[in-house]
Amino acid sequence: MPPAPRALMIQGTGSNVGKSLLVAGLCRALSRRGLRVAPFKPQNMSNNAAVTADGGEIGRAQALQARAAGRDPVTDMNPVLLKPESETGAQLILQGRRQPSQEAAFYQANKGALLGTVLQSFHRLAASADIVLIEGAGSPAETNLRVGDIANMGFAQAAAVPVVLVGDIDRGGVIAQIVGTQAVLDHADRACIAGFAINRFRGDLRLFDRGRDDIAARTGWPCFGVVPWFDQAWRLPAEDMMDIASRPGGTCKVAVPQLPRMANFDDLDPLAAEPAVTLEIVAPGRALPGDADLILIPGSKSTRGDLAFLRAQGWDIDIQAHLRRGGHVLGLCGGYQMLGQSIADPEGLEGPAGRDPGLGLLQVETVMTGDKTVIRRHGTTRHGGLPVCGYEIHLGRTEGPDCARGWLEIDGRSEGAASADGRVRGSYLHGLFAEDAFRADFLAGLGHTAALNYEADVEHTLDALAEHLEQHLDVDALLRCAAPIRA
Ligand SMILES: NC(=O)CC[C@H](N)C(=O)O
Repeated sequence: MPPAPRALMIQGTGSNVGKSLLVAGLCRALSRRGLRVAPFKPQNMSNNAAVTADGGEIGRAQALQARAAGRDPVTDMNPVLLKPESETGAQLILQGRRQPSQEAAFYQANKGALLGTVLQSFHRLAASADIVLIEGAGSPAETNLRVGDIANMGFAQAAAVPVVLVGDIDRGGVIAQIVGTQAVLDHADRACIAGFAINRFRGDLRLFDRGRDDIAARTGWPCFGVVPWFDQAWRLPAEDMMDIASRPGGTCKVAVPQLPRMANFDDLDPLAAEPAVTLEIVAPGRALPGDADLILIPGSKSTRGDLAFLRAQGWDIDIQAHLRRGGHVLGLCGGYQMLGQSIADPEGLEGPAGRDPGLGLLQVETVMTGDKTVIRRHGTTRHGGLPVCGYEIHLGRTEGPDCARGWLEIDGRSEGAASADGRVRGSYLHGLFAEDAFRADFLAGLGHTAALNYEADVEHTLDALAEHLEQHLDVDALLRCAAPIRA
């Protein structure tokens, strides 16, 4: 009989300490050691989702981790996904499928009921793995969220999984992060923790030896390693809004207005990694740059809300000026919807019911409908027949005269829309820039040359990350500490 699958959970002392990246790196490191690895995150909050082969949604970080583990993403890897729509409400995705939107307070009171579903996914996933690497969410130190928790210690206890606590030294206070987390956990939660690790160290590692030993002495936990800052992290698809950053590069300037409910911004990753491209994420309060080649309006979880925000920044005026100067505009998904004449949401699916005028740059109209399209797509460009791959994830349906100038062909039908002069384009297809030939052709249309092999670059970065972790984490000790999963 094969040995029982094992599991280990990585929790952080706060959000954005680099848990996702560590899990991705460990997925690759352990699969390079010949293990069948499955990533798992009980509960995720993100608007950056990936589409699975069966048309479900999971957090993008789990999709990257699955890739690092050499397997196709499945919805069981992230059974609960919360997609924020407003400051207080979110769309709930359960085992990949959309549920009615939830107010945060309602979710907090009822999340415990989802534990059974979470454990069901976990056990199903474990059946095809030697080891399941689990990522927590936020921090177990948020004691106000502990009752009914399914994301951190609530899960670790229910599934009897040992936890490694990760602190982020780059943000400062890492000794207090770890010692303080121990101080606020109750006895049973504390007992789940097998040791700690420090992430994002910059400089001479030896300088932290005493800090590391002090944490170990105060907590009684062993240290699994101090991981230096991984310079190439930006080359991997990011999940968190906090990780979207401008990227210096060549003379092709792509400007992206930073919308509060931006969704599926992995469209930007291959552009950012392209040497010719300078990606400028324009923060609220600043004008869109006058020297941009392309203004790219990304997807949005809340198209009408983000469009109102875009107007409040005066970015609609900047876009007009950019077009008068001969610039190009591309809208993807929510951004495409904004470019049209109007966006109607009669049932109030994304916010208050109603209809708003769009930017009026494409002759198309959008209506939000209840049945959500979530699907992977393969197609070609209408001119040149270049392959494009990607996914759609939206409620809206968009139609109008400019769809006659659709610039992609998917499943025998035309996709997208363009203005008569071709300088304003929109499409529902996310992820299309990952295809090298398409990206090269698109950039050539802007007068620039592409040079990157994107997929190979991601693979290379994952390998480099795995080597980095093998060097700085005690991976053997982590494997010894992973516990057999109880049936
Ligand atoms: N991914 C997106 O940009 C979604 C667009 C829009 N919110 C819709 O659901 O139709």
